[in-house]
Amino acid sequence: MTELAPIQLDPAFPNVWDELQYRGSVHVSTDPEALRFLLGGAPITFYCGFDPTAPSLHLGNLAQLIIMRRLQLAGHRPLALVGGSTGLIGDPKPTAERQLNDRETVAEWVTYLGEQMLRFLSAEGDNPVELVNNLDWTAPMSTVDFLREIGKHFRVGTMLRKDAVASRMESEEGISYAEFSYQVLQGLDFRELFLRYGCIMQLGGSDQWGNLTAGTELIRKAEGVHAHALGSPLVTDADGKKFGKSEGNAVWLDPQLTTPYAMYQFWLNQDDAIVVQLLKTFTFLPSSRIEELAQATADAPFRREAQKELALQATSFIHGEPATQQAIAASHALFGAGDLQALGEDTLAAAVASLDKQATATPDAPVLQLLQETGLVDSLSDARRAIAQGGVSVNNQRIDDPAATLEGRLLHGRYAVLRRGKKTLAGVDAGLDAARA
Ligand SMILES: N[C@@H](Cc1ccc(O)cc1)C(=O)O
Repeated sequence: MTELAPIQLDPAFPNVWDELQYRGSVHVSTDPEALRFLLGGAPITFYCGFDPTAPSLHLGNLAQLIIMRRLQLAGHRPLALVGGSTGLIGDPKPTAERQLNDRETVAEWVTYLGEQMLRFLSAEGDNPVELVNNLDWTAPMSTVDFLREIGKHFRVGTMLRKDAVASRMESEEGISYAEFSYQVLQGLDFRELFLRYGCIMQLGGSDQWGNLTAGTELIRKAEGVHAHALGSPLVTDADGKKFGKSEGNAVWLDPQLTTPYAMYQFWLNQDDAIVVQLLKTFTFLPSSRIEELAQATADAPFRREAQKELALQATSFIHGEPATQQAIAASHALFGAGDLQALGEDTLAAAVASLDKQATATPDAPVLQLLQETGLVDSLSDARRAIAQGGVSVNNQRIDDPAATLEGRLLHGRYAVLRRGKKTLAGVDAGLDAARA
């Protein structure tokens, strides 16, 4: 088993800017030379913001959080902003107007996101993370002040040319005045954080470029200062789709929404074509180790060394080592020689639920029938044959009696993993019916 990489910068890069370049974390920036100089020098204060559009952050946000952490490791001070006000307005998407969420929900999500961000950044030392909420300075501001102090610096022509606004202007639906004004709010945040904390850099996904430069422009006009923006590339999967999002479903950082087991499996199943880039983006492994794993992927892709290392490092960073070790144990128990009985209930439940073939049952259901219900066999006679050949097990115990039931075989009183042959698995949950009865 490989060791967990310490959360530190790669000594091969004395300037964190060069490490960010190596990792492919910079897609666009205000001024690469100035930023290299700035980030290689005395500590600066920078910020990155997230809107409370869901109860949890997701993997796309994690890419930003990791860049924040790297900059923090280089001595710079992160401000983690949660958009208590911007979350009430909605950053325009290129496709359609957002549905407004009610204020109570947004306020609740602000709390969750704040707590979550703090888990990934350090609160220690000379440059501890500080959590800020833009509702604190937006709520007390009057409309007249907003238009006079801030709005006066914005040109409508420039605002209309921002990507998301431009595509919405072309759409039939158009764009509301509220969403159109979003960039002004984000610009106002940057200026406020400049005034309060001397913050001179904002980080965001490359889709945030318009909003980031709204801030640098405002600071230049209102304060006569050159502030900076860094846009990181949007992480995409092997098909070029937004990473960790399938059918509108994200991979969430909250273990209640995406279990550590599912998270571990997600990393483990990544394509050879993108695994090296993912190691760069999502781990603290040094470049020397990443190059080794790139070589291993080229030489012996079937061993999936890079994927295993990625899954271990990334899941541990997100959920900690004990939860990750449980997820690994569950993977071994399902797909290797590991022991199902040793798994904790939550891990086992997540592992069972992850299997493609599923059934719910009563705690005394016949195995024969479950084989058919889960689709492990086509017919009952098929099921009988499989048992007679010694090819069926429940929770890794071979079944010899065709009349066997789940009784006495369930784990944690409700779970069973049915196996046919070596590799075909189905999950059975006998807890739901039992609860109903
Ligand atoms: N607009 C950002 C969130 C954000 C909000 C306010 C800010 O000041 C900065 C960033 C997003 O949608 O991801």
